Amino acid sequence: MATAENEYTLDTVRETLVRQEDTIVFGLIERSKFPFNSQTYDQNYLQIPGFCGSLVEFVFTNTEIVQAKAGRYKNPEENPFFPENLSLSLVPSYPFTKFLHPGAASININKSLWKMYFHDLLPLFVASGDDGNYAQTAASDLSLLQAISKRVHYGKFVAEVKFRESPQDYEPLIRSKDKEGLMKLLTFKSVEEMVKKRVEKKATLFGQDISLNSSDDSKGKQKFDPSVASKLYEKWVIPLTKEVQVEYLLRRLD
Ligand SMILES: O=C(O)C(=O)C[C@]1(C(=O)O)C=C[C@@H](O)C=C1
Repeated sequence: MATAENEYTLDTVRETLVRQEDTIVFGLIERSKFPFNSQTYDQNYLQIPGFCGSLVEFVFTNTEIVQAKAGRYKNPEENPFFPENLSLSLVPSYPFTKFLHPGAASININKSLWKMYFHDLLPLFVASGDDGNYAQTAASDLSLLQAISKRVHYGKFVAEVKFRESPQDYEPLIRSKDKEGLMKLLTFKSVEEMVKKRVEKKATLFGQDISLNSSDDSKGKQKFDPSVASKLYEKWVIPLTKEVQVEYLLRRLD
């Protein structure tokens, strides 16, 4: 159901971020089922007439084309990785609440997320090797990257809530383009610590092999190293969500 304008509060946007953690943790577990599968990312692997790029780029661009036609990017929470290829939605439009300032539409940091994901994150948690499942590998990269992107760009909603709660604190910093001051004002270190701990706990629990004999659960093998989830949040998800908040606030009075 749509969120009404007055339903966005710091508590409700934080609840949304908490729910998104589940999707990201499951996405990590799903991707870790496959080895690295380097052909998926090799620019020379595909020979498709009219397409130049890797298999993962092929899967992303074509999936986004279909999803754009089906209306995905009409929702202000969604940001495409290849906006340059997209055509308009072909489905009846839905009246999404116009909660964000129009400047929000110009913020899309998916190119940085793309680099971070393939260069830094994947090598941290995926086993080396090749099992031939390149399309499935690309599909799991897509759903995980979409989940990370949605989380990071949700910073726009978090920033709007914070701005509306105390415009008197934000306005002078925005007018003087004080990025450092904005960063300081929107930061809650204790919340960040909680987020990292919770994500690691979720990764531990969701990644456990479940046995019907409950005393065996804690001895179960882990599907995935839970510290990768908290590292992902500490090094990238939280800092980039904050970067999106600063970028959004800088445009807030335009
Ligand atoms: O909860 C907030 O206030 C947020 O801005 C989100 C978030 C995060 O990314 O988890 C980012 C900055 C804050 O320091 C705390 C947490």
